[in-house]
Amino acid sequence: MRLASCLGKRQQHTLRLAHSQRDTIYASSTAPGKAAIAIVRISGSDALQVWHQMTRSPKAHRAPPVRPPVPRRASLRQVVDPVTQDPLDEALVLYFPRSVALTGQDLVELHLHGSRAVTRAVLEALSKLSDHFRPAEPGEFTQRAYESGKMDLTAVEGLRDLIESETEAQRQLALAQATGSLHKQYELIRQQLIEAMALIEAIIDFGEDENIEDGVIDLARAKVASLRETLQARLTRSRSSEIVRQGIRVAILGPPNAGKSTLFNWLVQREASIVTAHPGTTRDIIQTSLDFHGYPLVLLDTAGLRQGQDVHEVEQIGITRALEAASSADLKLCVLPLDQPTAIPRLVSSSTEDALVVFTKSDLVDSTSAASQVARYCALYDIRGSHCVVSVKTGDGLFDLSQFLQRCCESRFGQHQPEAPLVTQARHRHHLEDCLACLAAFEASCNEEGIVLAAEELRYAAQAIGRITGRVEAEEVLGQIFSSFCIGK
Ligand SMILES: Nc1nc2c(ncn2[C@@H]2O[C@H](COP(=O)(O)OP(=O)(O)OP(=O)(O)O)[C@@H](O)[C@H]2O)c(=O)[nH]1
Ligand SMILES: [Mg+2]
Repeated sequence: MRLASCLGKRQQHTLRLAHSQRDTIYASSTAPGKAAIAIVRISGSDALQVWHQMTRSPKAHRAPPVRPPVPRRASLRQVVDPVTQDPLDEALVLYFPRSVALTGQDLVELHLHGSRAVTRAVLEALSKLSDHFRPAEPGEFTQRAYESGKMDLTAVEGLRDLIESETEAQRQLALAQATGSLHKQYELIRQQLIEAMALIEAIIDFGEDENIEDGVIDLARAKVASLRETLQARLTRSRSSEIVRQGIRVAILGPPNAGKSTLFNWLVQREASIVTAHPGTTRDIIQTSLDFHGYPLVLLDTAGLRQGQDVHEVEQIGITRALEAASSADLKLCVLPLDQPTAIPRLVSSSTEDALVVFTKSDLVDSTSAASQVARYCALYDIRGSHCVVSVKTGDGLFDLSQFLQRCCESRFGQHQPEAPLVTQARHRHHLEDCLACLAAFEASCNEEGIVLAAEELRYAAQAIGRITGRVEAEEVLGQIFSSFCIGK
């Protein structure tokens, strides 16, 4: 019988890991193309072979020293082909022993001249070293860091987001996570759960003896109740971090011909959406991403909204899509023209904090009629929140609109909340919700009869938290996370 079929799933996984960990992996860690420097990384137990067999003193007339490299100190070396000894480049070489390397294995970095030909030649030369050398899979360096316990799953996700961050708000959020802000918080929660578990286990083990004081069960329940309330509140508040990570969806809505596409084009600073004098020009959703003062906005231009017998099929589909965009938007810009009184479905109520009303075409009316038109609209649509009056044609009011939008992003999605976010992606929310469900089940069954069941619920709750950081078996999520990395990271 083959060995693999004798082993359980978990043992097979460990065996696979052990095999792949034996390989020494290499990859270019910098983007392909011309640059001043290209970095090739080598990680694994044979990484030092690169120093001995592929580098030598740049003073070629001297015999190559057999001394090992000084850890964490850059040395200028000639990089050569290990078989032919032909020079390939001159590079700075860095060596990190496994005690300090992020991968938990010996790591060598070659800082080469950033040309495609040099990188290609060096990667080819590396493949000649031994059978244990092989190109790295995407995210494999980071996977080794995780497997050696140097990073937890939330830090891995933070690092991936940091590499992908495009705006200032995304960078700040990802950096905090990559450097352990989430990990610390979840460890604290796990500790609190373990404390409650210890109390319950003590009651189960020694409950019938005299040693356990009265009120221990109440103490455990109080601890769990307070933890559940805190987690529930933080789960609700953490929504803004998830939105920043994915992009803040801003839908531009309003009646036909109001100037929605004109405003959309001004915000994205290009003719992304078609503008004509004919009502009903925009039929579908036009979507563009932009970095708005550090906030990642996903801006949506939509079809004009109207009701009536004469709305034909194509227009109706556009309206349905616009309403869907409105319901999934994090922020709505409701555009109403000042030059003509327009009746639209009552979806624009700026009494909610996620809607901003923009009165457009102010250049077409004098200031008195603009004021009375604004007052009319406010009464008609119960607009009690903030509004702006603009003309995209003359530029009037656009600075105020931009400032207002920026303040709105800052107050709703800025990272100035007193606490660090607990949830930055759907995976965290999913496990946190599981944890809360287990805590609720604990509270329901935590009495003298149900205490064993209650203890089990607490264990599940701790496991749910452990799945977020990767402290318990989380194999099913590992592949998904690491495969979204680039090669060389
Ligand atoms: N005078 C003036 N005209 C404007 C202003 N904004 C838009 N317009 C004009 O209004 C007309 C309609 O503009 P659009 O941006 O296409 O309006 P829309 O709301 O996208 O219209 P639909 O796509 O049909 O729903 C165009 O002729 C624009 O040039 C403005 O501030 N002042
Ligand atoms: Mg339009």
